[in-house]
Amino acid sequence: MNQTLVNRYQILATLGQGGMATVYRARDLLLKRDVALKLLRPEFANNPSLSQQFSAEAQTAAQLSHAHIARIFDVGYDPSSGPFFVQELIEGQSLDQLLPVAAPQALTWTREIALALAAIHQQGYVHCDVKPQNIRINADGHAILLDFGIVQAIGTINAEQVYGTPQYIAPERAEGGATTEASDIYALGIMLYELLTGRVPLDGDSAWAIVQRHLNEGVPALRQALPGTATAIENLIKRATERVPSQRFASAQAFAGEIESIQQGANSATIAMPVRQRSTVSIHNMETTAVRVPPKTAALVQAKPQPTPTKALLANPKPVAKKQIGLTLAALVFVVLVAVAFAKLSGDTQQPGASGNATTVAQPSATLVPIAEATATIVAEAISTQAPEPTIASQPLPSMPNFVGLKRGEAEQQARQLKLKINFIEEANEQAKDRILSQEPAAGSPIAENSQITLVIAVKETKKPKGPGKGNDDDD
Ligand SMILES: Nc1ncnc2c1ncn2[C@@H]1O[C@H](COP(=O)(O)OP(=O)(O)OP(=O)(O)O)[C@@H](O)[C@H]1O
Repeated sequence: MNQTLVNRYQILATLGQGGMATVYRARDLLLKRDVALKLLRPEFANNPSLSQQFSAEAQTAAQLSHAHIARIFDVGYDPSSGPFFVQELIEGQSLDQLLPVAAPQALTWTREIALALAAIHQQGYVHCDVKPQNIRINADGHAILLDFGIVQAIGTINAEQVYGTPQYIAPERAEGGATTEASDIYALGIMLYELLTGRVPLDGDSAWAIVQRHLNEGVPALRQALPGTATAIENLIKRATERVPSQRFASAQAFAGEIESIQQGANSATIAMPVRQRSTVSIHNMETTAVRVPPKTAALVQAKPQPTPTKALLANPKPVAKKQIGLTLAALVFVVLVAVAFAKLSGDTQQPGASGNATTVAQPSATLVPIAEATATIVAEAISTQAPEPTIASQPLPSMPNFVGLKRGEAEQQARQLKLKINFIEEANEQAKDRILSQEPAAGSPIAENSQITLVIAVKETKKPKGPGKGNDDDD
């Protein structure tokens, strides 16, 4: 693609595709810097309600100024391409591509996002879609929060439907209660669990099933997934994901403060924990999608995927394929528009033939459509006629864990569990001594038994070059 919007932003490459927009790397020809340009997908450009929703995202994000929130530089409309906004380009990786991560790193990134949320809450908003897929780790290793597409004002009551991602949605939101800061705190607690274990605590075969688990089961203790877990971290997640909002941290700032005190009080032994490998993740293929449920019914139904990508997008495959299979849990979850009448359910809202009780609700014949279409009936209908029924990823591939940041012993232990042979390459780096600096194949790559992995490990000083391609080490 070679196109310049409003004679200023030259499109350089596609960074990714969301439900409503495509994000490009672009060159700001005026200020001579690269930026991220988010362009409403052409099929939605003539839809006033979606265009409005899109510019609302930019306007909300523009009000927020924080070290851990991507900055908005410009908003515009290009006659041939449609509405767009320009954002700070966050080089680096999406957080969902880095899972699982070692505890000290997971705490640091969670704290940074807690601070970003505190800033959002201070402005009177709730983010409503905190998840690794919406966070990027910049070149300096800091977490930056993105995607303000479904931000709501604090206290919003969604009478009929709720936007969110089922794996992270707080029970009170699913029940139609007011959306408050506590809902973001809950999602962040889920995210911390996921960072540490490589998988979300509550998953299922449908949005409906997942939300039901959040409502009825509660988040399981971290220790069940990670035996030997530090009590302080287990308690942190427990507190953030309490079923009753008032029992969670009183604010995102308090959540951040608690993390900080764990970090300050703990030596690395206290917070070092085994990291679960991702091969056990059992998830189904859910992309950014929305559930639309008729008012006064209380259920979630079968998902339909996003519209068939345009030719240009096929050149840049859908997020799941692009981001390495098995690597990106969050790329596989989907944003849902959840029915919120759970709490209000009574006989008249139950579907005929349902064997529902207070917590078991029939699944009505509502439609799931991409999030953008949730507000655009015509588009939604067009899509529902094109889109095939959802497929469930039948065989999650075992995938390579992230070894970066682990100590040699931890890496060896994980590799043993996965029957991986390690080839260590030493690199002089006294500061990071005994930690893994990089790995090949990358985290998330599919692995087979007895595969080999090359780990670059920091040592005080290299003795003699080892491993392929290291004949002449030029350490930096
Ligand atoms: N400022 C940015 N800098 C670098 N990459 C970005 C930036 N904003 C978004 N991206 C990347 O572009 C891709 C699409 O982002 P976007 O927020 O539109 O979609 P999404 O979060 O996948 O979907 P949705 O908005 O439907 O939830 C993601 O991979 C995201 O990491």
